[in-house]
Amino acid sequence: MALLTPEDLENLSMQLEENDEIARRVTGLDIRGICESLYGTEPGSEKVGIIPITAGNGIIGNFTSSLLYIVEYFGFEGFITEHPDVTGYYEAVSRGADIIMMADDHIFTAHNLRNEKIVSNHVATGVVYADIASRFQEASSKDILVIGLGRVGYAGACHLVNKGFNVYACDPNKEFLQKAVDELGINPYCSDDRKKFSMVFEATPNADTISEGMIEERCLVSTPGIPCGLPPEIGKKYRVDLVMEPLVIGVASMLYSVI
Ligand SMILES: NCCC[C@@H](N)C(=O)NCCCC[C@H](N)C(=O)O
Repeated sequence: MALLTPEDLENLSMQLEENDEIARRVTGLDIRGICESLYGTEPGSEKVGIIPITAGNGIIGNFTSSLLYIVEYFGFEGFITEHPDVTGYYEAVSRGADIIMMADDHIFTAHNLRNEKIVSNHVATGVVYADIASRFQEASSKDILVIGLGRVGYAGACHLVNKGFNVYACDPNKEFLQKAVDELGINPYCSDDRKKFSMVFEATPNADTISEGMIEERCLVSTPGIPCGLPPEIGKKYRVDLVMEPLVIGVASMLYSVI
């Protein structure tokens, strides 16, 4: 999994506004509306404790401050603990946090201490980005393409199968693909298939995973992937709408899924 860099998190408010506007235009809902519809929840007065974690590669500049911005944008009360790690955990609970958010290099989690709900960023991000792709109002059918079946892609594909979409998926890892075929009943897709899609959910850590043969004239690509899987020239040529940003939408999904 590629780790975020402080540069990824620059001008987060502009990235949020841009993606909110695109989401509203192509799905009819903004990010808040999509999360409310997805989980049937609305923020109450939950207090979110954000704990810096020094494990592994350590603290990522402006990661916790970005989380605080996102928590407050979506109407929660939040604070960043003064201390990291175990001391920070003790501080967050002592300060009355209802929800704890923290991340090491492998898992980024939100845990609601009151209702005991817990979620990983992988699952919450996969579900919300897949859901966004599936809400494309100009979609030509219920066919949807999922590129990447790792922890994020698999969660998104599972959500789309449960929503009743015709899910086609690909992954260079044949074991990942076979697992999704066996467990989710998805249709394996390879790029030399002639089939084109108007909805694409891309969940890989690679660039240029989307090729011309995959997409219809009007198409929505939804991806949390860094770098972006959609080549800019293809995006322009096919008038593709792209919902993509590094952190906000996945964190919003985490919060709405544990309240
Ligand atoms: N969609 C978001 C995915 C984030 C994930 N790829 C990552 O960089 N995780 C590492 C976060 C490390 C945070 C650090 N321990 C801190 O607390 O500052």
